[in-house]
Amino acid sequence: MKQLRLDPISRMHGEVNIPGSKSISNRALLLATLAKGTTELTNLLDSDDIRHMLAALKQLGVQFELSEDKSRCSLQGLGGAINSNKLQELFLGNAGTAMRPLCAALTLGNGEFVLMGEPRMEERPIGDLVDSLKALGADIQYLKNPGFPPLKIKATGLSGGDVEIAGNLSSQFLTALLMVAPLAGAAVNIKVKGELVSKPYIDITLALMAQFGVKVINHDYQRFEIPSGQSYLSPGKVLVEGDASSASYFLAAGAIAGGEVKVTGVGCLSIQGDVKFADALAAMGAEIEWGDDFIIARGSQLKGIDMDMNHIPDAAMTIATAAVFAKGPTRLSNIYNWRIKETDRLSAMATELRKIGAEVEEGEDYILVNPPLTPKHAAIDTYNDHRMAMCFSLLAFAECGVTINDPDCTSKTFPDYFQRFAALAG
Ligand SMILES: O=C(O)C1=C[C@@H](OP(=O)(O)O)[C@@H](O)[C@H](O)C1
Ligand SMILES: C=C(OP(=O)(O)O)C(=O)O
Repeated sequence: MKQLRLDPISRMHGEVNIPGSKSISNRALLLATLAKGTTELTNLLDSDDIRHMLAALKQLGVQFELSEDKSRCSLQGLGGAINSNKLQELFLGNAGTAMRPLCAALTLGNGEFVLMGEPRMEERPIGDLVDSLKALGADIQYLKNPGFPPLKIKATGLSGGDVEIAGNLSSQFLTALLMVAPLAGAAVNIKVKGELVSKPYIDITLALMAQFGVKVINHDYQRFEIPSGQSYLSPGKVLVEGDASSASYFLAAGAIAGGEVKVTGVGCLSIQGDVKFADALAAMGAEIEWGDDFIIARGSQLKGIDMDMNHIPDAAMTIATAAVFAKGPTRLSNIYNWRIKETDRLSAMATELRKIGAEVEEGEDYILVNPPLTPKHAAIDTYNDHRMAMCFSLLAFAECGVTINDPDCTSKTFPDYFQRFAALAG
């Protein structure tokens, strides 16, 4: 296994232009496919999750051209559902933003589709989405374990009507249902059951749907009405914002070891909820400056916080490792769904923080981090989870440095993360 030793870094300073948002890239690619007209996407992310979406679309016959650096894509929309006259077996890695939305989208047309993924994808639930799609007439079978991929879809189109969707495990189920609803046979009324987690991701979905010309009436995230007779129309150009979750590591670096670190490509005009990470850092005492499309973090002594992190589950992981450099304990709550992501992130985070000497309490849906007096060097296991690798890079600001096992797992969303991180050091 490859290991990356990060020697102690005493100061971070400079500017980094953050690669495109994973969440926006994969939504925009799918909506561009369903839309009428050609869409020119710029600042598209080039990472595993997007490669899986693009490979699936290509296999399904969608025509697109990528620039050499893969950041620009010109995609010819189908002007409606995806059809296939032969069985299509699609491999989607561990990309939730490909698996869940494609599962819904492929029920819209005609054809047979198998959706499969990495072993971890087979442990990530999809049953709540499948139940809702079945209630709208979809034929979906589980090929291994009920409630989990791999799946087989026999598509003949979706009817409309009233449908419920569980909100308590993943917002991606609601996102997937919303994106297909305009192309169902009749108006769709969605009722969200239970607490809706990761709510700001629904705003990304609604913003993209609006950009592609579709109307959704949002009744306070509890009910959504999607009128019938709508279709997606390409807006022509889509600029993908920088990824706010990816920005979190650099902002935390600035807060812990700035100097100042400026991230560009995301700012206060962003449609991504994860920009609120900067507010959490500010609550820890960091000095934050906002621009329309940039955020600056300057170094200061951080203090521990006690915060509900349900709205920013991905960036919240960065707070867990930044907490090592804060005075006093940090408690991050309402994050049960860390357990069903790339790995069980509550367990992984607790295990690895203990290795560097933190005292950690792992609850069913919270984590409490007591920073060590002096962090110890450790080889951090990353569990094939890009965010574990990126979060623990912050331990380079401890006098002992850190070793990251399997650093290349950042390829899920940020293939050249460690080069970009090193470029700001010193
Ligand atoms: O819709 C999206 O783009 C995402 C939603 C979130 O997942 P959950 O809704 O499962 O929390 C987030 O963790 C994931 O990285 C991306
Ligand atoms: C949870 C994540 O990914 P996914 O889109 O596969 O759910 C993530 O990127 O942190």
